Amino acid sequence: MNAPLGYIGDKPSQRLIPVEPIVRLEKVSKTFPGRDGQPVTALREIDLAVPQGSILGVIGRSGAGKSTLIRLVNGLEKPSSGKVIVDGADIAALPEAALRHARRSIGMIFQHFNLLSSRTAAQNIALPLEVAGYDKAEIRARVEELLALVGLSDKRNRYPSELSGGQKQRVGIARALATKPKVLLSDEATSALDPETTRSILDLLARINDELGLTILLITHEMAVIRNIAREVAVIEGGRIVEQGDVFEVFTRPQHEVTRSFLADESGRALPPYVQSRLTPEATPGSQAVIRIGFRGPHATDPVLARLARDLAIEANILSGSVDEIAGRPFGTLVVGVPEASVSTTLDFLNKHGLDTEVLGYVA
Ligand SMILES: Nc1ncnc2c1ncn2[C@@H]1O[C@H](COP(=O)(O)OP(=O)(O)OP(=O)(O)O)[C@@H](O)[C@H]1O
Repeated sequence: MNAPLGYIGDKPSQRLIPVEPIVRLEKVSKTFPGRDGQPVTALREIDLAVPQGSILGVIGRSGAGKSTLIRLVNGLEKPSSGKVIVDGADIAALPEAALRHARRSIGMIFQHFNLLSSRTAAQNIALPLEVAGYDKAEIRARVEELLALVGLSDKRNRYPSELSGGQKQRVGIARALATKPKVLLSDEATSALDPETTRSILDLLARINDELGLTILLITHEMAVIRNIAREVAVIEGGRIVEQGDVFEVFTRPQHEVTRSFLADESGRALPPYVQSRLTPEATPGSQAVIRIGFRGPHATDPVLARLARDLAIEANILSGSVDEIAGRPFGTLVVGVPEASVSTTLDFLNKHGLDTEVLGYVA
């Protein structure tokens, strides 16, 4: 078999030339007719490219336009203007029969799993294969393969009501993969699951991405989902993408207020209530400046406060802090108080050591 154009081998590292993104939105807007005659614009001029083999997360608050975006990608909605290209095809321009065919290369998983309660796990997974007209022997073999992939071979004859939430989502994932799609769309797929089960489902998705090279586009309102699995993130607010890029970059140096608000609850970034309630924007005589310090990559574990005390005799009070991992890279946050008179010396020192700083305010 010939290799696809642009490749000399199977691995991404062997690519000769950049490959077309598998999903591309070009200046996509979507307006719905509102109930009271006032049109509702759900998406405005969205440009988004999902590279083949990547995991791209779209995060946004309720009503930001996430579901509309995903419904445009699988052709359930048509854009009011702009283009949605999936695997080279302009989805909105496809006639019904061609759209049905194109949908086989798009798998989808849902928050509430959407399994048929009258069918067993195996029968749910078999459904898209039956619809696509596979013969019985092919279906049996493929279903077994998929059950093994998601770790549910021993649950093949169980009905959804006999499965846990995590197991139901595994069935949902197996069903979505049945017709060997090129893209998997995930619509809040872990929002109904507890943190531990969420983690195991995200691990499964990461493994599928790695082993099968499947591209994943996921929408979520949960930071934890993005930071655990995505490599690229787009932040959506009011139907616009307000920030977009590498997950580590966006989350360690957020530019937009919405991105900051998603990060505000993260451990180490939140101020203790007793500091928050006393924080003022202006310094007063004898007050302490509250500084947030961000440690990225190799600086994440630097003993910088010890050096501050040793080299400049400035003593900083630690107010909160953590060292965590974002997209597999260490990132530390420390909130400290330093005497107001030492602020500029402290900031110079910290910045010289490659650390990010932000003065949050002052406490008397
Ligand atoms: N079919 C529709 N008719 C009218 N308005 C709609 C329709 N679908 C979505 N909207 C509106 O478009 C905006 C974006 O909705 P959307 O469901 O895409 O947001 P979301 O980010 O997925 O929110 P949530 O997380 O709450 O599901 C909202 O103001 C919503 O009311």
